[in-house]
Amino acid sequence: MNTMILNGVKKRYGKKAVLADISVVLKKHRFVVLLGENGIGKTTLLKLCAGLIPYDSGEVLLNGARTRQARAQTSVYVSDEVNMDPFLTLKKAIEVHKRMEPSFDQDQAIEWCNQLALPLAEKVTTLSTGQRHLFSLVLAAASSRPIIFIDELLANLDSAKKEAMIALLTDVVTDQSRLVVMASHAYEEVELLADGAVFLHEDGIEIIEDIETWRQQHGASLKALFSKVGRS
Ligand SMILES: Nc1ncnc2c1ncn2[C@@H]1O[C@H](COP(=O)(O)OP(=O)(O)OP(=O)(O)O)[C@@H](O)[C@H]1O
Repeated sequence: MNTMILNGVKKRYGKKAVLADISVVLKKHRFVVLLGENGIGKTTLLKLCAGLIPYDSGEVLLNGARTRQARAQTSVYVSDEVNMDPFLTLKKAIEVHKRMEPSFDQDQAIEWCNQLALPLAEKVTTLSTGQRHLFSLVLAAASSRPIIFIDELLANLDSAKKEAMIALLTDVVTDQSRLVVMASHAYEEVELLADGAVFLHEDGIEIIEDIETWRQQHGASLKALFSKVGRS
């Protein structure tokens, strides 16, 4: 299984402390949903884990990788930010990924695009926002990196795109070699996929190791849990 360990991580933007002494150990999960109210620091947490931004103190380990560069090579971060040349066709963008990462699964990426009706011959710039989010997820899923951080991609998708994205995520989660950590406010959509949950709130962090057991014990959904713990 993949591991994500944070020990006493602190992060400030200027004078503003965003993450204060965050510690988390994820060792047995495949899909962890990261919850918390707007502005609490979910994006910051995902980006610093993925090595995209620095943190001030503490330590972050992804499968034992400690340095920013090593963590960036162990993980992929997907968000609504465009991180590809918008004037490439989807097919070309896939080829570029294959060149940059030889173990990238080009055939699988093309198959997913076909399944999701993403137009391989069109330029990235012609995609709708929802299609672009789906394509970003396809590129992340076809990467061989074991840990995928997803930052709220389900927002603003119509129900067909949402279903397509959940289907793709289900494919990724079924592959037991992956750990997906996804920040989302769409609890209902990801509830069935998630085997763990992490709540960020003003007083720190709370981990639900096993959502299924929690549900049985409390007879409540993730949404109920969030309203209780996360003050949504
Ligand atoms: N580059 C930055 N410079 C200064 N402040 C920042 C920067 N990025 C984020 N912040 C601040 O840090 C806090 C946490 O932001 P972050 O985007 O991590 O929260 P979030 O939980 O992902 O929010 P949301 O649910 O709205 O996406 C916010 O107050 C935000 O304004």
